[in-house]
Amino acid sequence: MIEMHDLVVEYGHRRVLCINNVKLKKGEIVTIIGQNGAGKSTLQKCLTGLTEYKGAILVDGKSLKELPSRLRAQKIVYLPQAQSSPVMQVATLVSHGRFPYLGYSHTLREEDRRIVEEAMKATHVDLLKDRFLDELSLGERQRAFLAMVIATESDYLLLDEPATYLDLMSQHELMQILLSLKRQGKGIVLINHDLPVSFSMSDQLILLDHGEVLQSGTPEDFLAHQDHLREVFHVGMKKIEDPHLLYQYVIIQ
Ligand SMILES: Nc1ncnc2c1ncn2[C@@H]1O[C@H](COP(=O)(O)OP(=O)(O)OP(=O)(O)O)[C@@H](O)[C@H]1O
Repeated sequence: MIEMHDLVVEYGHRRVLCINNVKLKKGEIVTIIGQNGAGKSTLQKCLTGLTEYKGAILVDGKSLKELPSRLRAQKIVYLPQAQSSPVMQVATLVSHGRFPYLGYSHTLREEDRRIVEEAMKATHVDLLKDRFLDELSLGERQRAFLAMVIATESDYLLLDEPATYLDLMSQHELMQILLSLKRQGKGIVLINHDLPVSFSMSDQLILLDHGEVLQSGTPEDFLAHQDHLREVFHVGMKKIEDPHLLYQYVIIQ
């Protein structure tokens, strides 16, 4: 479990995140929702140690700040919203996901090669494995980065708008992959602006507003208490029980 206690992030004198008590469990998908600038990415960056913070973050009972970097990388992987595109082939990028488990020479073992191949198959970049990243479409590149994330086999996956650039079918496939990783016991922390997808996929939602948790709970909790949702997004949500619908939740006026 990841626990955050009295977490505060300030840029200069500006406080952008102030969170009292949030828990993220393994085997759950938690989606952080909120307007632009609400502090969603800052929250994820704190969990990777990329941002200075006050307060405590515990990962499986141990302080994040005291975890050796290699162990931290085995536990938590972070895919930011926009990645630079290093000049390398897809297979090389995906193999970087195994670095936290390898010695300084970064020589892949048989087992690592198998994991890399499987990760590439899962996101359908196996046929692109010899292509260079800067020659790929944005969606193909995003799928390559997702394969790298999967190859880490980390306990917690922090993904900032991972469906960006993906076509409709690839978005749906990504959600199925995330559900399957959750069933394997991974803790998944998403940022997603698509409310119907977020409500349909998530075990828990965290609504951030001006850096503070305005509401948290299950999608059903949010459905039952929609005041904050309406305050922030000026819309409500409705659940429709129809097996033909891809996502059971829809936005209403
Ligand atoms: N490096 C930085 N220096 C100063 N202010 C920053 C920095 N990074 C983020 N901020 C500010 O912190 C606040 C929260 O930013 P953050 O990126 O966490 O928002 P977000 O909820 O992820 O937004 P979006 O949905 O637009 O991605 C914003 O007001 C932003 O301008």
